[in-house]
Amino acid sequence: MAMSAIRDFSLPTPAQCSVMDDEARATVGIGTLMERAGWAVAREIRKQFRPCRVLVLCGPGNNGGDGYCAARHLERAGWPVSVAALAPPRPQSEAAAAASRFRGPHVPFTAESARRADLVVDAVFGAGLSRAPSSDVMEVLSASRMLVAVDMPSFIDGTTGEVLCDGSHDALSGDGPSRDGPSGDALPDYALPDYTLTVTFVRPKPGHVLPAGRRKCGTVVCADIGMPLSCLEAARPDIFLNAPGLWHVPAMSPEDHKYTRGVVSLCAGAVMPGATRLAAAGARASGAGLVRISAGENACAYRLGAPGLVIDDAPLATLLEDVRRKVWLCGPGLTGAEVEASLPLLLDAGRIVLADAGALGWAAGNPGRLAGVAVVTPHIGEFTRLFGAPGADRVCAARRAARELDAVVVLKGSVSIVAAPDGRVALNDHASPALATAGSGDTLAGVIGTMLAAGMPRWEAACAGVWIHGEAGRNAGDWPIAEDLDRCLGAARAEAIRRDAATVEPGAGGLACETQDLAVKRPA
Ligand SMILES: NC(=O)C1=CN([C@@H]2O[C@H](COP(=O)(O)OP(=O)(O)OC[C@H]3O[C@@H](n4cnc5c(N)ncnc54)[C@H](O)[C@@H]3O)[C@@H](O)[C@H]2O)[C@H](O)CC1
Ligand SMILES: [K+]
Repeated sequence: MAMSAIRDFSLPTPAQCSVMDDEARATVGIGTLMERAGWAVAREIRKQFRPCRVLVLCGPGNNGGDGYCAARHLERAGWPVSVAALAPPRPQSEAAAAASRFRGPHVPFTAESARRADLVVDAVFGAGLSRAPSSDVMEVLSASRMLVAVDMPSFIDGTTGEVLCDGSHDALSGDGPSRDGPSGDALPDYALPDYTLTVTFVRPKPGHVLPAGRRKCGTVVCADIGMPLSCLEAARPDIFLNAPGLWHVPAMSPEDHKYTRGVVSLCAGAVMPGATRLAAAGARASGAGLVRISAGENACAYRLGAPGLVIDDAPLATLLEDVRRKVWLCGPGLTGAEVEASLPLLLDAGRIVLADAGALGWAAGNPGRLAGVAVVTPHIGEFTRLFGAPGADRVCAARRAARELDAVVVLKGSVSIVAAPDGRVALNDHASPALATAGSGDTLAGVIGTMLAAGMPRWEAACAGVWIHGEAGRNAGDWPIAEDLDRCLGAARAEAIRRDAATVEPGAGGLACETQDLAVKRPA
């Protein structure tokens, strides 16, 4: 992966952060980074809140160390600060050194202490969170009126974004505890707290972007603490935030003709023409040079549609003689029988195929039927029927599926996951709940088809398609229907090109997170 992509878009997992820390130990030193991390937390708090009574909850590791440093900096700024330690730091550790420099009051690690504070800073566990925190920790956190997390809320898994809570794993992965677990077990007597602010360092982590972490973190600010880029590189991050610059969408050029822009072809069926037409419209509106529908004996029905579409009635085998028609969508609007009659022909002819909808249903329980396709775009139900239930770690499941199928897997959701067979994953949070409407997935298939037809490699094409579709959804007004997305897709593509061009190459090779747009805002 290019160094600029690692610098600007990577989302290192906690395991990769620990590799980064090992590298940093030999260069800048953890003590220095901890000091800067604590200072950054104090600075953000001073920026976003008025002076008030602060309680800093410190765990035994380096997350706690950051907390002691933040406490000292806030105290120096004249804020009333006390610290409650869950457990003392390991003797001779950097965290112990940081703890010894805080000379302010210590109070017991209790819910009562938390209730007395106006603002509670959670520096209990960060990247080192290895299991569900005890109910004692959870009770103190949930007694807090206002919470700021150091690096990550202490009950969010930084890799998966999942809520880790005693005995209530899956039941609590949503917005808060339901009263009964899956087996009817009584759940703990606390509500999962929401955070106002999370201050993380170097780069955001997958858990800041994925649900439920995303909902719990509040505003996420990523602070530059002077981590050398070489340390981040050594950690070999392979999960990225999906945004322009991670990929490059071709712009318009004076030399363009419709075949350089690219041809998108679609297989059409007899009974669900709407889905095929929505996918075709999405392909056209996102800039395909030419969109053709292969409708066979159903051609008449499709000829009543948009005048810019070309409707073919020749047999598919004949159409495949035209080598300019490289990219095909197969699945939107098709029955299993129609997929069976078309997909094998497309694959035998070596075409770049995006399989969606009917094609995914046709291969349910037998994903090998899709061998040879370039991209699949399942929602969670289709994914489960194809590859089995993904479990809590959807990134891992999507990556495994991509490797097994040797195809790019776009697992669609509020945060869509785009996984490549080589292990790269992009997380797309650039979307809108407005996209959760019938037909929106057909439009997405069309947009990705256009990116493939423009000559983009398949993972980049899928990432770009997902982002452009998300951007259109954000601009399509209130309660849009799928057709409304089309009028926003051209501007969305132009915005992707504009933002990509605006990506500045910093000469120093540093990780200047704060100067870039890395704040992941809480969804409205
Ligand atoms: N990478 C960076 O940029 C820097 C990050 N910093 C901060 O360091 C923490 C990670 O520190 P680490 O010591 O590795 O882990 P933690 O402090 O999160 O916790 C480790 C500690 O806690 C125990 N533990 C874990 N889970 C539980 C649990 N559920 N119950 C009880 N005990 C638990 C574990 O066994 C360890 O003893 C990172 O988040 C940043 O905040 C540095 O400041 C340097 C730069
Ligand atoms: K924390």
